[in-house]
Amino acid sequence: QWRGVITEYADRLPAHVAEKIVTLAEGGTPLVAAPALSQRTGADVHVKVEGMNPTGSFKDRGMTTAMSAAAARGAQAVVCASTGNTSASAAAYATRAGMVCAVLVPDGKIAMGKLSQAIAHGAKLLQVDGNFDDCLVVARKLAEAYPVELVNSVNPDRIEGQKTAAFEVVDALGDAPDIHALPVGNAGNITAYWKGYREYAGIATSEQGPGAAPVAVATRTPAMWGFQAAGAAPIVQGHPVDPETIATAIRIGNPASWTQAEQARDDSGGVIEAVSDDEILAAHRILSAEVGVFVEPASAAGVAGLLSRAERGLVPAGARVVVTVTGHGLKDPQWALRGPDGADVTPTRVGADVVSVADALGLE
Ligand SMILES: Cc1ncc(COP(=O)(O)O)c(/C=C/C(=O)C(=O)O)c1O
Repeated sequence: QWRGVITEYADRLPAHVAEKIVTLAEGGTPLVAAPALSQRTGADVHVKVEGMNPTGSFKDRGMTTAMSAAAARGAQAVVCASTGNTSASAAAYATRAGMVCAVLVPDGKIAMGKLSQAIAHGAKLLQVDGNFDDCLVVARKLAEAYPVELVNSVNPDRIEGQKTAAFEVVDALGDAPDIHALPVGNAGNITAYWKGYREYAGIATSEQGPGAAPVAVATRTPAMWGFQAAGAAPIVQGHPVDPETIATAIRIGNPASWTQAEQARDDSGGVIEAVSDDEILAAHRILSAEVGVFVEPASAAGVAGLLSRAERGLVPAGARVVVTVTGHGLKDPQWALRGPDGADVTPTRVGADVVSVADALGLE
């Protein structure tokens, strides 16, 4: 039985997150081969399916560590700004910890599935008149001025928990891949993966302290390929932007982990590029229709970027590639009901008799 990332990787996490473990047995998610993507790119592609976490996104990895640390400090209340998945996760883990959870979300820009999760878990949900970046500024000020702990990915305990995904990839493959692709919004996840890959390759990261080189499992580290939505690509453009994309999870104009993301890109010999909403939706459909994995649009940004680079001849033949898909499709199911031409897909209606059904299925 998988016991959650704090227990499974205790020797690679700071001691203070293990004093009072708050867990929903997060982590241990599938790493599935994706032949359809391998054929399209000429590489050997696996997909890390993070929608299979307890609240349906990768955020649970960082929430178990952040909430456990808060519980150990005797916190009674937590706050987060969120485009949706962080709030869903914070609400669930706060429930486990018996804490009050305040969430600040951009007014009208949160997917229904995530909204219902935060409400279901009893979070105090405030729709802020502004975008995610405005919500994060307010959440940080709230945590400074009041007895409320901030659980956004500016909290280093979030990064500690999220780095375990890199450990799982190496444990599953036997070594690090050549390339790791993923979406980039607030840039906590690309930061966390790069930290995890370095530590698993025996490289001490700043938080380890001098000389405390971790035990190596991997023989190498991958190139990190991060992808932003074209309408929300501050790192690509080199300045904050007023974000606009249908991929509301990554509709972020001023990422909190901006410099760390650039460090991951540069130190790993990787890239951070932009993909259009159309490319994101096309990748979203390929994942559903050809790989069998249902994700919310933002989750497909890494696949969109990989396909785009393959079209430009930038994916080395036979390269071992892992792409993280970050959130389950049920978070934002409306997109699956919209065909490639943008028209809504309506289910066929038939009479309750076998002849009508056989006819509708073209078996007649
Ligand atoms: C499905 C999905 N895919 C990718 C990202 C980007 O990860 P980061 O680059 O670490 O921010 C998010 C982020 C969501 C929030 O930031 C939030 O929930 O507040 C996401 O939900």
